[in-house]
Amino acid sequence: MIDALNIADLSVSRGDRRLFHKLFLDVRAGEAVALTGGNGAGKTSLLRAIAGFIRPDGGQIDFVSNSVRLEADEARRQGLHLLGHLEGLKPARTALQELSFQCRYLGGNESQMAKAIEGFQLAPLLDLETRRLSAGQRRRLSLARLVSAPRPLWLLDEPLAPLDSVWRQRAGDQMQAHLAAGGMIIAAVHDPLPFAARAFDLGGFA
Ligand SMILES: Nc1ncnc2c1ncn2[C@@H]1O[C@H](COP(=O)(O)OP(=O)(O)OP(=O)(O)O)[C@@H](O)[C@H]1O
Repeated sequence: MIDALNIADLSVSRGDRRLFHKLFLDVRAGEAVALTGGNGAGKTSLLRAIAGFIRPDGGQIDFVSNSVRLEADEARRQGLHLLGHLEGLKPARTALQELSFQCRYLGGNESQMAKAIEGFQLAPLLDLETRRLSAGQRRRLSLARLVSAPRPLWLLDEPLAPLDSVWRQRAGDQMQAHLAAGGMIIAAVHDPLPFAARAFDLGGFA
């Protein structure tokens, strides 16, 4: 189980543009990082680099357990969730089909799925095809997938953006529960998170 993420000397480019250079960021079990920066600063790119979808120009991204560096591909396969803007919900699946498929695929079990349904109050939505859900309901379903198949590191791209004020707080409570259980969160945000998080700014404001 990953209990620390150590990023050192990281450089990432997209196209011809160097987004950041010599970036250092350490996250430990129980910690949340609020990743800020202007549009195009590279927040999504950093999350995708940590998840292994973008190859950095240089530097290290180390996943650690009990002070031992893990094999990165394996750590990524079993130890993290990446929730992006595109939630990857299949439009013709019902919310229940989507949640149970993801739960099974990602290694969750029945009781974790029940906890996710309760935590995000999805019971009234379970029979609806995901294409019929509102943006906020879709996001609740997407966040529930994280709870249904627990993994220590959550990489979240503007996770609360489509949620109303009540659901921002409730989703924040779920994230806090994840931290209290020893999880880690790095969330790209434009607005403050509703719980304590260390700010890490990529700059880039015009
Ligand atoms: N596949 C790609 N090819 C070339 N450039 C890309 C690619 N993906 C992203 N970029 C560029 O990389 C830069 C950083 O994008 P990124 O999505 O990481 O920013 P961001 O900080 O998440 O922005 P926002 O706050 O607008 O979501 C942008 O200038 C973007 O145009």
